Amino acid sequence: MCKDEPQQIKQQIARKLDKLTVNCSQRQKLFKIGNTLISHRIVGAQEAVFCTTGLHLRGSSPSLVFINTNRPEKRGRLFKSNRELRVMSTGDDDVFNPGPLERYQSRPDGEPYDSMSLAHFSVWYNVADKNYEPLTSCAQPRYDLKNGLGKIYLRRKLACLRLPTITQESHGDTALRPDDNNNHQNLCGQNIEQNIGDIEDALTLDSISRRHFSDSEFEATITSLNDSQRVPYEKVLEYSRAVHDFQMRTRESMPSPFCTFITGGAGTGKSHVISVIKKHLERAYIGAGNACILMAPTGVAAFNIGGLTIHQALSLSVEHGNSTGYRKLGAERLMELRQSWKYVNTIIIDEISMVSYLTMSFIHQRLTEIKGTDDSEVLFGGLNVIAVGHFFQLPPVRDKFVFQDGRGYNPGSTHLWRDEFKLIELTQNMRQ
Ligand SMILES: Nc1ncnc2c1ncn2[C@@H]1O[C@H](COP(=O)(O)OP(=O)(O)OP(=O)(O)O)[C@@H](O)[C@H]1O
Repeated sequence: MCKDEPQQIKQQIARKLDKLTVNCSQRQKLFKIGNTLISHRIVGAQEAVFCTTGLHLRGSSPSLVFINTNRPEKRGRLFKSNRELRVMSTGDDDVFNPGPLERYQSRPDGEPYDSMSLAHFSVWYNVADKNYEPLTSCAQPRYDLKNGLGKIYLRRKLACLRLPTITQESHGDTALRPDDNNNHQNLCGQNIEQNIGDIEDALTLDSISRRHFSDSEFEATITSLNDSQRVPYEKVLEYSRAVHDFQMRTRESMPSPFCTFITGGAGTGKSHVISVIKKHLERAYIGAGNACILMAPTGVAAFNIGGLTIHQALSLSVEHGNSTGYRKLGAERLMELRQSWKYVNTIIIDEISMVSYLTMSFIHQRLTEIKGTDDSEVLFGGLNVIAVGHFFQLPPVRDKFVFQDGRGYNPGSTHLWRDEFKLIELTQNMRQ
């Protein structure tokens, strides 16, 4: 017993003990007490998660947004800081900090904001730091809230929405729902016309590029890509564009992840394309962390592309040719990796010829663990995988090539390489 228990539990325990025979053992009594506690104790969702998995909800990868959908008279609010209160002018009685409801009311005019529900706004938009000064023109755009409430920006990953428990007492007969525009009049004291029209999809690949990647050096690099090099770049660009459309609600679902194999002879620009894609993803998803992780099977190969070894990046144990079998992560390490992989949507594996099927299956299993996806339904934790290399180069140490039948795990009988990876070949030797 680690916290105050509700009064009824004591009464329940007393009742259960009364029913026991007089000469029953201490062990039986303790058993009854334990059983009553387990079946009657109220445990919150967070506590239950912590007790069963050891994961602190506070440290989980999705951010949490709480919207108080109680009736106005039942909503608690936070006061402004002392410093802010002291500099307030006489007659100004706005002593509370703005919360999600106030920010929602002050969201910018026009689409997509006009037709956006409170829930959508809260899980997709975050408050920008007041002191934030963009260092480059390609930084994540900030949008001004009205009434001087600061700025917001689009999150790279949806936040988790928490609402108060809806009871008859707090809500009466009508429960307020932040995902339904009809109820906004009740919730925010504001009526929002439901005029969700089709937002014109006027964005072209180039306009997205310009919006996020105005850096002239980067644009020059893109222009210099030859025809075959543009194919993998545009594949990634198309994905970024679809994510953007989903965030802007001009697309219904997130795009499906892809697995691509970029190959080509020496000097065709494989490393060059890797660096362009990496730069693109860094610019498209500027925020708290990496969108793209570069990795390679050996330390030297990893160093050459400025990445990590596969084993370092995914905390896998090194096999040295003898399979150690797949080892699951402990709760603490899993939590750390979930934090550091929070924003990653693409992995690039260079020197794929040296990666065995066994390692490939370990990558799939580890990403599944990190992203918490269904092992047989979603491959590689739902991330895009770009494999780069040439099979005329070195094979894996004491193992077969990844496309051959080797040891390893086939999720849902899918061959992780043969069934999934689509080939893109670079054809022009760029080495002068
Ligand atoms: N589009 C391009 N514009 C200008 N230079 C390029 C372009 N693509 C590649 N290069 C240059 O060509 C050379 C070879 O490219 P890179 O090293 O990327 O090829 P690679 O396929 O990785 O070669 P290897 O397999 O031998 O490692 C590099 O000097 C690179 O800077």
